[in-house]
Amino acid sequence: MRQHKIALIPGDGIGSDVIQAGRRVLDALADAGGGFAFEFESFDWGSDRYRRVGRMMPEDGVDTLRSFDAIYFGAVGDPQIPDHITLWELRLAICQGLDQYANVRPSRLLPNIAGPLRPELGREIDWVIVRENSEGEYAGAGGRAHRGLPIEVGLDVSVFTRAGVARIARFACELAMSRPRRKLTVVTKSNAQRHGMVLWDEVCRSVVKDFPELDVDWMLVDAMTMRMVLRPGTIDTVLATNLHADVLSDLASALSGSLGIGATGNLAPDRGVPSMFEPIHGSGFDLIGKGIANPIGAFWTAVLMLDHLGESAAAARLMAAIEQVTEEGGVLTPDLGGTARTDDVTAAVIGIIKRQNDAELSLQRSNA
Ligand SMILES: NC(=O)c1ccc[n+]([C@@H]2O[C@H](COP(=O)([O-])OP(=O)(O)OC[C@H]3O[C@@H](n4cnc5c(N)ncnc54)[C@H](O)[C@@H]3O)[C@@H](O)[C@H]2O)c1
Ligand SMILES: O=C(O)C[C@@H](O)C(=O)O
Ligand SMILES: [K+]
Ligand SMILES: [Mn+2]
Repeated sequence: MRQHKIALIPGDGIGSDVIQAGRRVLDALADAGGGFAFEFESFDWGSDRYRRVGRMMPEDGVDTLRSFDAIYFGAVGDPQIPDHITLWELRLAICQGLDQYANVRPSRLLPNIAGPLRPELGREIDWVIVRENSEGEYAGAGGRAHRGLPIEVGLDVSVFTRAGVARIARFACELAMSRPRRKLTVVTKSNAQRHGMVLWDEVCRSVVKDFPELDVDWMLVDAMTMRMVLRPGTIDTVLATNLHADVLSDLASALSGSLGIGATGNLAPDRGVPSMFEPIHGSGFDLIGKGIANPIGAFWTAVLMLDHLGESAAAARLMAAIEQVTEEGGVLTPDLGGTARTDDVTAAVIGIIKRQNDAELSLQRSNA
């Protein structure tokens, strides 16, 4: 029996609703006899802990995570605590602390989901956005001075390094080459940002030379939003900076029907440390306590995690169950136009996994 040791960090708001739902789905997959089991350990890190003890996670939190095979994360963010504190002390502390430099965000219109684009355009969405996840606009360099005075100043300095750009560019090229269309769009803003973004361009240009079979094009980020809306079928794999990809991936998720669908892996490609998997959405202030958060983003995230753990059969089985639920259309949360609750969608996915397992078992019995 293969054992996977998973750290659960539900975090804040709807993060804990969807991670609880995801855990139930993962347990159902393990019970369905795929030859693996999960050992979950749950951490109460987040804003309630911050209120109690003044820290989002313990000082040695990142080290505690090192012994796990993967981290399954919900969201951070609390209406009463400044967003930059919650984000920097939890999500960014983990991603940067473990150097999970490659953030991967797939998007596609799931069966029978309308999305806001005309149907023939919506159907063309099949993208994976690669977000640089360790530096750029999120380097944290900067400061404040002369607080409260008329001469007050606030600085956020983007940091692009040759090593940081080269490794994410190589990662994106390899990922694009593994997909049928072998197509990469590099997103930039080097017309306005004339130092770091120009280095980004130069390093990306030199890395893509090592992939002669890759079809590469370049877009300024503003025009990229236009292309995603008007010509979605011309896009496959996208490489963008930390901030640009953050923005583009919310757009991608919305164009696929809802922010509640988008999934992410924060990958440490060198495999010495765990990667962290989370839905792309936040803690959903407007949905806290309502029980109607869409869990599909967290389920799709679980698919990415299963693939990463080498459980590709279970990953495919879960993706098929998600697609069957959207295809049938009767059990969808309000963001997708339905009236179902988080628990209903979870029960529907688990029901499909169980029925599929029962059917396989009875087939095995009748063959024996
Ligand atoms: N990685 C993260 O943990 C992460 C990501 C984004 C935002 N945040 C934080 O979350 C807080 C709220 O930020 P925000 O409002 O900009 O983003 P958000 O993703 O929480 O919500 C934006 C909108 O999308 C909807 N939405 C999000 N997830 C949904 C789901 N699963 N089902 C249905 N609808 C869903 C919300 O109801 C809301 O209307 C902030 O503190 C922010 O910093 C954290
Ligand atoms: O930008 C962030 O890191 C927070 C959030 O918007 C996310 O996409 O994870
Ligand atoms: K999240
Ligand atoms: Mn985001």
